[in-house]
Amino acid sequence: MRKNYVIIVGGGSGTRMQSAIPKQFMLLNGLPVLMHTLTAFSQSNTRPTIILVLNNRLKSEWEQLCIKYSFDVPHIIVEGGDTRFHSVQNGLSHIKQLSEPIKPTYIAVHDGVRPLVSKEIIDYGFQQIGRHRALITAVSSKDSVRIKESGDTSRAVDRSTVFLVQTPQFFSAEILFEAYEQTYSDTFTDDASVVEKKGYPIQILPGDTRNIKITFSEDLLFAEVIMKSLAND
Ligand SMILES: Nc1ccn([C@@H]2O[C@H](COP(=O)(O)OP(=O)(O)OP(=O)(O)O)[C@@H](O)[C@H]2O)c(=O)n1
Ligand SMILES: C[C@](O)(CO)[C@H](O)COP(=O)(O)O
Repeated sequence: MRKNYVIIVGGGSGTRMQSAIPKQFMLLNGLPVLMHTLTAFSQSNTRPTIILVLNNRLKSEWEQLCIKYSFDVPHIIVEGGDTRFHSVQNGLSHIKQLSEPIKPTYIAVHDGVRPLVSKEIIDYGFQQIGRHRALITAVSSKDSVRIKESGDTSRAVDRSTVFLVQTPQFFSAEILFEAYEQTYSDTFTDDASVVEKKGYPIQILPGDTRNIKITFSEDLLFAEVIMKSLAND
């Protein structure tokens, strides 16, 4: 018997998108981005308990959208924080409070604005996390890679040693709880960087180049095209 959760972070303000509508609520193929994301987890075989982190000011708008789109995927809403780190921290505090003392417990953390995550990646990550305690999904660079050096110069690096990190990221609950007790640092760009700071090694699972993060307005167009191609697969 094990317990699985996913914390879906949707507490950001989408400054790079520069849109009046929060990007997590923008329509992708006729449905708000976040609904695609929650649906992917609810349709996985693992079906983790979904904790959705949202800013309080967006909560009632989200509830209206759920009614409008007859969206009935079960989820628990938790208040967002000032940064992604603080939003995840709030999600973890909620899980701690819920805790049924079930062990082992596994927690995935996923960006609400990665709506194209596949059921296969979700299930594979939850399956593999039983053997490793910190697992992330990542893809290789299809471009050549260079590191900036001091001054105007740069240096080529072997791209097989570099990965572009995605979510979901999967963890044993106890190490994620411990890691998120640390004081915030702006080097914490994802959950792996928080857990790594505590000294835990991070394993990499193959991600999917189609699992893009909606960051800029053109990403919604790319996502529409990817969705169409996935539907034709
Ligand atoms: N305080 C924050 C900041 C970010 N996020 C979430 O973390 C994910 C990845 O962040 P990003 O793409 O950077 O989203 P925003 O912070 O909304 O965008 P921007 O950086 O352009 O403002 C998003 O699902 C976002 O909602 C969050 O839950 N709480
Ligand atoms: C967590 C993440 O999506 C992994 O690639 C990424 O680090 C989020 O970065 P952002 O600057 O908050 O968009």
